[in-house]
Amino acid sequence: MAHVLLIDDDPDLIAEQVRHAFPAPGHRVEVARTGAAGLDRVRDAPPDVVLLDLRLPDRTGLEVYEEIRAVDARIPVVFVTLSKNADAAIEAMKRGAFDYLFKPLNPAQLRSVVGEALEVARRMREPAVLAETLPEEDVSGAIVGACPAMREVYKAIGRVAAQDVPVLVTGESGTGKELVARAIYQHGRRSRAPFLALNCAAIPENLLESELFGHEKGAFTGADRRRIGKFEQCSGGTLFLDEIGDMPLALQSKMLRVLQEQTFERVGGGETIKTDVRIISATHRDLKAVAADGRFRSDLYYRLGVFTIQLPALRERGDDLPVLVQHFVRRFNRELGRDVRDVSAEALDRLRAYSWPGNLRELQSVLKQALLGAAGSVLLPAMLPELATGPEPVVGIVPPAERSGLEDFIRGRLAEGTETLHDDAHRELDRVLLPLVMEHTRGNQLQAAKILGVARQTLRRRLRELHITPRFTDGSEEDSD
Ligand SMILES: Nc1ncnc2c1ncn2[C@@H]1O[C@H](COP(=O)(O)OP(=O)(O)OP(=O)(O)O)[C@@H](O)[C@H]1O
Repeated sequence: MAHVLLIDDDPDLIAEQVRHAFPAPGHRVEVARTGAAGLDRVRDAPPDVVLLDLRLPDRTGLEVYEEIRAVDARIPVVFVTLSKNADAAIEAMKRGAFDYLFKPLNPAQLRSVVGEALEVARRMREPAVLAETLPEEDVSGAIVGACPAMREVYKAIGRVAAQDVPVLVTGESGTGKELVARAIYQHGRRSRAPFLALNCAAIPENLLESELFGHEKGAFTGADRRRIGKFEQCSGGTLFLDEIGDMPLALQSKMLRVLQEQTFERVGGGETIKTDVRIISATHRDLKAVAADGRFRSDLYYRLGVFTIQLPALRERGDDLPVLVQHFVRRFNRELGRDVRDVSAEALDRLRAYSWPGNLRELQSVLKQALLGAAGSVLLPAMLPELATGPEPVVGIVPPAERSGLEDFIRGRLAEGTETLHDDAHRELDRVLLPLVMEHTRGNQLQAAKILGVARQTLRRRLRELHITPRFTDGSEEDSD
């Protein structure tokens, strides 16, 4: 259960908004009215995220923030303040605060900023243990597998984690690069400091520079106040740069300088800022080849890849497949309320025969789909979705947790240039929303339509248009209500 602590002397309205955005039973929202009471709570039971008012009756929000950091620097702190106090909020970000929100709170911003902070907290805390055999107690987020190539990966993590050098993690999409980055962080010297992540492919070029390095007020149209970037915010910690191979050339020289000198300037600013960040980067591309093509600076490639960990594709992991299947089945049993205890030999053969272009992420998706349609305690081949086709064989329920955010999607489309963004964004939203609601109603369309507040025909049409064809317990593709 995610734990949010709100420290605010006048918390009633905000607490209600936070509880509404992050409801029980998945979340617990606790309130403290003074800095001292808040700090007591932090010491007793460190929350996943703190929402902190800048003005408190007994001391300033910044003082409380510094004390929270002294207790545990990993707790993401989001300041809540009146917009006239923006300068203090920016100062807090310079010292490593996660973000700030202005009162009165905008519900969408609240959900997005605190949601992101909870995700950051999860990344830091969820153990990415190295499990060579399947753990008795299932640990979600654990690295599973003991094939020779994975053993090499574990050795490499062990060797490099404590050395505080940059690490480049490569491997096809869905092979577990982020999981490995978290394992390096958790076993590294900076494990008590923050771990922030940024996907370079999901953010348009002009925004990426300011996400990384920040900007000064007036640096470009729309820059109405100073912004602190990840390099400044994360000083002392570890920054995970996913899809580094997609970083625009123009930004790469600035990156190189941070790696060489640990200094940079905010966009539109003259002040040279010193930082101390460990960089773990990842890419599904062959960065050496991209560098040879001139699309990635070779000097940056050599700096980032001082130590490289290459993750094997799932099809190269031999006997890890059954172990991974068992691991995910166990996890999805719990998540979906199923009780599948065995996977039949024929079903396993079918899984073995497939080439898994989407790797572990695709395996998860296939098993989730199979479990949604499973009746009884054995997983049979008939419960598996079609696996024979090309690179995108899985039609149906895509696990929502594995999807990139709607915001990333919109930013990506804006960067590409589009004239159909409204339709595209609604379609993307439905791709997340409809499977979730259908999962909630166990495939009952009538009930799902009622929850959504749309006619059943509309829901059917939308499911058809989006090729969402969940299978249900009787093996059919539609419910019969
Ligand atoms: N060895 C493993 N054992 C158990 N789960 C794993 C393993 N490797 C990956 N996973 C799970 O598979 C999913 C995909 O992993 P992850 O996001 O780390 O892949 P990635 O290589 O970073 O993907 P992408 O390139 O698409 O960003 C995650 O849910 C992760 O927890």
